[in-house]
Amino acid sequence: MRVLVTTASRHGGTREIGDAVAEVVAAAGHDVARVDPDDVEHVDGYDAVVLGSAVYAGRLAVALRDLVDRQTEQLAARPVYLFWSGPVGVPPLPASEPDDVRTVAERVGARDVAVFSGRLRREELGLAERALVAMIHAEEGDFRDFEEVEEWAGRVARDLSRPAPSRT
Ligand SMILES: Cc1cc2nc3c(=O)[nH]c(=O)nc-3n(C[C@H](O)[C@H](O)[C@H](O)COP(=O)(O)O)c2cc1C
Repeated sequence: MRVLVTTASRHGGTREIGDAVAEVVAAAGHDVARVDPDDVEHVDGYDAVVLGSAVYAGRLAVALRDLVDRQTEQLAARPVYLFWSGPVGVPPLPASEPDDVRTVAERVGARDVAVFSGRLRREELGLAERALVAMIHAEEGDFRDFEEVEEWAGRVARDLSRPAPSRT
């Protein structure tokens, strides 16, 4: 299957999660394309799509939401898997889900939704971002668990390899 893996990421942490997902799906024999959400004009050329996004201030990244707005029907017409990455620290906080993740998942009919812990490097943040991060008491560090990511990606790849149900 031709699979698009597209990830919205300001500081690269979520992009690297997307790279890990893409690697696993490609190793399972699928033809994987990595394209930034802003550069995805349409998804017609793909059999399935993995959408990934970092979370900022309780919402999925704008680039991901814009892509879903532009391509809602086309996304809903093919298998879509959604992951988001944001919570930092041990235990990962905030524990609450982004406000819009359920809506986005429903709009595209996501087959599965996963959350992965994120990475926060204060030196990469602008002033406004630093203030926001201080407000939510987010802990600095890399809390991404690539084993967990690869397990999920393996499940996605297997799901895509399953024969389509016959229409009788
Ligand atoms: C300004 C700012 C706001 C954030 N707000 C949230 C939030 O509301 N919920 C959350 O789970 N993570 C939040 N995070 C944590 C990020 O989602 C996390 O650091 C993520 O790994 C960043 O991904 P990126 O490197 O792809 O930008 C925030 C980070 C920043 C910089």
